Amino acid sequence: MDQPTNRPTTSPAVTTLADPLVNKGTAFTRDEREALGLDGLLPPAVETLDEQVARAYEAFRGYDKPLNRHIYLRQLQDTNEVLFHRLVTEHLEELLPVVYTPTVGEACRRFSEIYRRPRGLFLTWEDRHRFRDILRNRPHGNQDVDVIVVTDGQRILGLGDQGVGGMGIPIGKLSLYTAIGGIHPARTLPILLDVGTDNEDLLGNPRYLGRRDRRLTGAEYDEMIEAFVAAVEAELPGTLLQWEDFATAHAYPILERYRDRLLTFNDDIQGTAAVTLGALSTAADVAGTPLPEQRLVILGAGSAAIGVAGMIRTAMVDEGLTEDEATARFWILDVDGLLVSSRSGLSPQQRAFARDDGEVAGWDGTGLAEVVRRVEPTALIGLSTAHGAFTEEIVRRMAGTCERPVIFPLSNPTSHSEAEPADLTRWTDGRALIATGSPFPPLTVDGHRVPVAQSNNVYVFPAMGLAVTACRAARVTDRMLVAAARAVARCAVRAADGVEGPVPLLPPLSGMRDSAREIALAAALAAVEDGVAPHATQEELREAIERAQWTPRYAD
Ligand SMILES: NC(=O)C1=CN([C@@H]2O[C@H](COP(=O)(O)OP(=O)(O)OC[C@H]3O[C@@H](n4cnc5c(N)ncnc54)[C@H](OP(=O)(O)O)[C@@H]3O)[C@@H](O)[C@H]2O)C=CC1
Ligand SMILES: CC(=O)C(=O)O
Ligand SMILES: [Mg+2]
Repeated sequence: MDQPTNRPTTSPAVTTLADPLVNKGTAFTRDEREALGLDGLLPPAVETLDEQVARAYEAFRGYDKPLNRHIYLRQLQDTNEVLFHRLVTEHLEELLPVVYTPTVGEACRRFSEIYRRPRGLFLTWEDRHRFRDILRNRPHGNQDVDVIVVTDGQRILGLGDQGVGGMGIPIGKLSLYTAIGGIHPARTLPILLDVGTDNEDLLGNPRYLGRRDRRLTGAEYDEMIEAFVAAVEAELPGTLLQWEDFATAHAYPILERYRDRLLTFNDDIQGTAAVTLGALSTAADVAGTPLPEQRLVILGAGSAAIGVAGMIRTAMVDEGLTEDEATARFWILDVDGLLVSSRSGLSPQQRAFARDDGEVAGWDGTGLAEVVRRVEPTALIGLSTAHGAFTEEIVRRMAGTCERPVIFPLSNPTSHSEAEPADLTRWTDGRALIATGSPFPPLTVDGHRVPVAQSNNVYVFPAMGLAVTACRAARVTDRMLVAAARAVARCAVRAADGVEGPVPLLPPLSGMRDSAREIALAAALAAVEDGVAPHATQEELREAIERAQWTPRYAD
């Protein structure tokens, strides 16, 4: 008998079942089974999509460990995209922590061990002259792409360099572009730029699936990025290119280099900023301290923190402060303490927020505890990856000088959060206005069960994808992101209407698809006003957004 070969041996029917975009599994009707040659290849029962969702949900619940649930969902996604996205959409609040932070962090760390099937594209330095050809190899090469999420795996959540394992993040983010924003799954493309890794554990791990080399740096790294961008421009013009989880040293330069050249944004800098401004605006209203009067201490001075500070400063200027007055409302710290002018090695973006050295003369150091003691902040934001950095002493001190302290430990995943919401509530006698980066269980405040707002860029990026797809924007402008932030806050206020007890700082996750349309509309209007999208009225944009938001259901 002939030995098996590398040539495909499957029939067209099996190819249909193996294509997650057309496979309906047990939902193929009898007529479809006959027409497609599927008779006998499926169990006899014909299920509705709802029945499949119920069965898949039971199977999901049958796994105890979050990582196993994640693996199950990824397999479902690779088997039947409509079913996967319907399941995620219907159980968004419960599934978000599994598809996304914190479990996706674990999935990235263990990428090589749990690897099952390919998804997206892996681009390496050696292939840099062939990127355009490789883009044509994309799984749905006959489709245009609306959104690419790309990472080089160097700063995966707060977990550092995960090399090729970083691919879990673009895959996770794009599944939310679809489940929330309604971007058709065939028109999404996750990409991992494998520029090597400096993670010794990965380099020494025989199972590691990435390039077993140190990271490219300097001119070679820049050449790789330029080759990638040029290939995207040539092969997929008009696609939204989202940069994700790049180390800060690369994140800002890349954004600055390309933001005026193509449709692109950095989610960690700009998406995070927009959702945080949204949550802070709601918190400022609740606290009765208008945004321009807030005094903000930010722990962390990486791309996320500086992006957040920049956008809040812009909003303060919109609300009447001068640029200098607004800048003076921020105290930003990194691992070496407060950013002050005399420090060397600060980036231009960090330097813009550095305090005068004279201010700290006589201080007992510039660590967080001392800064909080001296500044008496009204808002404390963590984007530092430093687990537990908001200690009881620091939080109690802050609560001693501020009636409604705004405290946002935003680092991901959960294991890197600067504080636990339950502790913050206890240490402030329930007065803290809290938002976290990863999900936490609800709190009990004054006898009310209060969900913990998740100030995560997931409130923004799916809506941004929907906006630019619907309004055909050519660029992502800062005003589009600020408009998105304002819309996030408006959605929160609307959702709070009639809610008993403490006001939620962000709209409920369960209503994210609806919120995404509102946020997208605000961003699309700003795109038109900024002249980066064709003229359209508000009503036309609203209709375009409704049309563009794909709902997971089977084609007839
Ligand atoms: N909620 C959300 O939507 C988002 C959350 N994040 C989270 O924010 C965190 C930071 O991201 P990003 O800015 O890109 O990462 P970076 O690594 O670029 O920044 C981390 C910053 O925190 C500082 N830092 C590290 N340890 C400490 C410490 N013990 N005390 C004070 N400062 C410290 C670092 O200082 P130094 O440079 O001197 O080491 C650096 O300035 C991550 O955990 C990420 O998951 C990011 C994007 C979105
Ligand atoms: C949420 C996100 O983008 C991050 O933590 O990096
Ligand atoms: Mg990120």
